[in-house]
This record gives sequence, structure tokens and C-alpha cells, in this order.
Amino acid sequence: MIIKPRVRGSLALNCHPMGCKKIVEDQIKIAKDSKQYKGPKKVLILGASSGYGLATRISLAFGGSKSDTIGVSFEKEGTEKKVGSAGWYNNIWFKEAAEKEGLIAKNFIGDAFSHEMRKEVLEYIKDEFGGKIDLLVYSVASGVRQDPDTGIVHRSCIKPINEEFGGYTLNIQKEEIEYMSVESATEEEIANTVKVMGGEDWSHWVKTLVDEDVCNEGFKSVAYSYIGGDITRAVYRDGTIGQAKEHLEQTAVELNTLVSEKLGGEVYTSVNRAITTKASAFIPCFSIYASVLFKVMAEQGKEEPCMEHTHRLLADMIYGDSPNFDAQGRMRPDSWELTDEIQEKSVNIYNDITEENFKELCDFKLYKKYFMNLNGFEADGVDYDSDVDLEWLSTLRP
Ligand SMILES: NC(=O)c1ccc[n+]([C@@H]2O[C@H](COP(=O)([O-])OP(=O)(O)OC[C@H]3O[C@@H](n4cnc5c(N)ncnc54)[C@H](O)[C@@H]3O)[C@@H](O)[C@H]2O)c1
Repeated sequence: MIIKPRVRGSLALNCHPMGCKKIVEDQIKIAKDSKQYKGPKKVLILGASSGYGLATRISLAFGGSKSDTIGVSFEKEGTEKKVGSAGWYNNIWFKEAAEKEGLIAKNFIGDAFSHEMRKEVLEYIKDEFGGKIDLLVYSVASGVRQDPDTGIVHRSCIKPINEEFGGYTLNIQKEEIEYMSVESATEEEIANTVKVMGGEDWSHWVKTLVDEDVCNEGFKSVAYSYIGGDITRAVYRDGTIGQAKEHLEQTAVELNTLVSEKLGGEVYTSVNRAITTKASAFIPCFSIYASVLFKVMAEQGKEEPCMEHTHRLLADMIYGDSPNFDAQGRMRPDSWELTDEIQEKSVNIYNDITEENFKELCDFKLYKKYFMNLNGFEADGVDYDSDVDLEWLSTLRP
């Protein structure tokens, strides 16, 4: 089967399994060629199949630590007739590369929010993973969560609070920008978003792991957060998702008390930079902001894609000697994004953007490349005119 990209608006409808392989290999090469660091030996990553979670897993396995990893993700299986999701194949290719180097790379595909998944992972850690872990990374991004105790399904939304918000968003398919306005969220929508993307599930995981005595002394847990600047403030940090991130950050403070007392370890959030991912493509105006940011940061010699950013976070900060904590105890690798100079330049460009000039003013080409790369397209050196053998691919397991 020849696979060509299918995109609707800013939603990718398919992926290229062999392109995904090349992207994973490229990211592994970046980790190997970057500064090597001594990190944890046994790691659990929730949300491990794409974006920040995958970059974290690659950096830990191939960036010097040689970590054994367990990855949990929610992905669509590829069959001999149907292409699966990009994360499905990313899991397969990561595992193949890690096992070649003698590392354990166990994948669990399913709902990280469920008690069943926690139980399965726990049993695996106890029975087959050496009994204890050193690090839990929480990188789940989801629009929906079923509360494992009540069974109620909560849906998150990305809306401003107490105000309306309007701004341009990229339409990748049409290569156009579209003006979107979003109304203020209701109290219920805010509560649901906190329920999905706040710290409750992370807390369940950390408490269960500590209670079940599967964490080594000095155990760490890190969850990813975002703040951003003025352009996205109303719809992101001051909006529903910002409330969820504040809950996540507050949860870190509580969990840190528990983990430092019991294990001499630490728990915190890391506020990462804006990147193109499956999740962030849906945030109104985020894609325009990101493509302005790519241009401004490149001009300053500071453009840092997801893999490089995550590797710096781990090698220099979490396991390095230059941690950059703010007054609230959050790790701040996003400081490069948030300098006054970068933000002022970004705002000036953003304010001048029109439907006619956006391709000149922001780096649309780079945004689109990152977007296509997420699904294995536009990867360097991949022949997109050759047949993809779905039957063979369906015999490979993540
Ligand atoms: N993208 C950005 O610009 C950005 C910036 C800063 C922080 N972050 C944060 O980083 C974290 C990861 O986001 P991302 O952008 O890398 O997202 P992503 O869409 O690339 O990855 C999300 C991951 O979550 C997994 N997942 C979703 N629902 C799941 C479920 N029910 N059970 C198990 N796994 C599930 C997916 O399989 C995938 O592995 C989020 O907390 C996000 O807010 C993102």
C-alpha cells in the first residue's frame, strides 16, 4: 500500500509507519550525539508514545543513562488491512531499537486513567522489572477521562474564563489561517478540564507506587506543564487548561511532601516550551503562536525542537548540575521561550499577521514539517512512493 498524508483541518487522519521509524531513529541519534548523563535505571513513562513522553523515553534510554523503560499509551493498533496510529508504530520502533541495545522496553497500550492499568503495570514492576523504579514521568495529554471510581466520563475543553477569546489558527490542510472565537467556559467545563488534565490521576499513580513499595530511595516523579506568554494567556494559562495545570502544579507540592518524607525523593512539574504535538495542534491560536516563536527563536539561535529541549531538561536540569527551579518549585526549561526579547518580538509579529502575510511573518513551513513528522511524513530519506507492507507490520508488536 502506498501511503500519502491525509489531513483534515489540523487533524492528521493517518500516518506513515516507516516514516515514523525514521523519525524515531533520528531522535535516537540526537540523544546519542548530545551530552551524555547519568540518570535513572528503571523508569515508568505515562504518555510515552509521542511528543514529550516519547522524547523523554528516548533521552533516558539512549542519552547515557541506558534506562529500562515501561511506557503506557493509548494508541490504535495497526492491522494487516488498516494503518494504526503514529504512537502505535513509535512504540514498536522504540522497543526494537532499545532491545537491540539490551534494554528493557515494555509497552502497555490502554487507559492510564484506569485502576486496571495501574494494577497491570504494578504487577509487571514487581514480577518482571526488578521490583522497583527510580522515576515516573507523567506526560499524558487527553481530552477525555473516565473517573475510575465513579465511572463518570469527563471531557476537557480549551476555553477562556470570564471573557471571550479570538485569534487566528493554522489550517494545515488548506495552508490558510482561520479566525476562531471561543466563548467563556462554564463552571462545569472548568471542573471537567481539571478532572481530565489536572493532577488527580498523577496523584493516584504516585500514591499507589509508594504504597505498594515499588519505588527506590531517591525516587523522582515529574509531570509536564505549560505557561506561555501574553498571546496565548487568555485561552491557555488563564483559561480552563491553565486551571488544570495549576491543579497539577499544586498536586506536585503535596506529592513532594509524601515522597521526600518516605523516600528522600522529589516530585515536581517541569514547565516545558511550546512545541507542535498532536495535542497542541488543537489549542486555538497556539499553532500561530508556535510558528511565530519558531521563527523568532531561530533568529536568536535558540530554536530547540522537542527532542533537544527534553534532552536538555533531563541532562542539564533533572539529572544535571543546572536545575532551574522557580519560586513555586517548578522546573523551568521554558525560560528560553519566555525572555522579554523573545516575547516582545513574538507579540509584535503576531499583531501584524493577516490571512495574506502569515506565511512570510511566521515559520509556517517549519510548523508544517513538525506536524507532518509527528505522523511519519516529510521525514528525510524516506521513499514515500514505495509500498508499505501492512501485513508484515501487523506481525510486529509494541
Ligand atoms: N505540546 C506542547 O507545546 C506542550 C508544552 C508544555 C507542556 N506540554 C505538556 O506535555 C504533556 C504531553 O503533551 P504532548 O503535547 O507531548 O502530547 P502528545 O499528544 O504528543 O502525547 C500524549 C500522550 O498521552 C497518551 N495518552 C492519551 N490518553 C491516554 C490515556 N487515556 N491513557 C494512556 N495514555 C494516554 C498518548 O498515547 C500519548 O502518548 C501534557 O501534559 C502537555 O500539557 C505540552
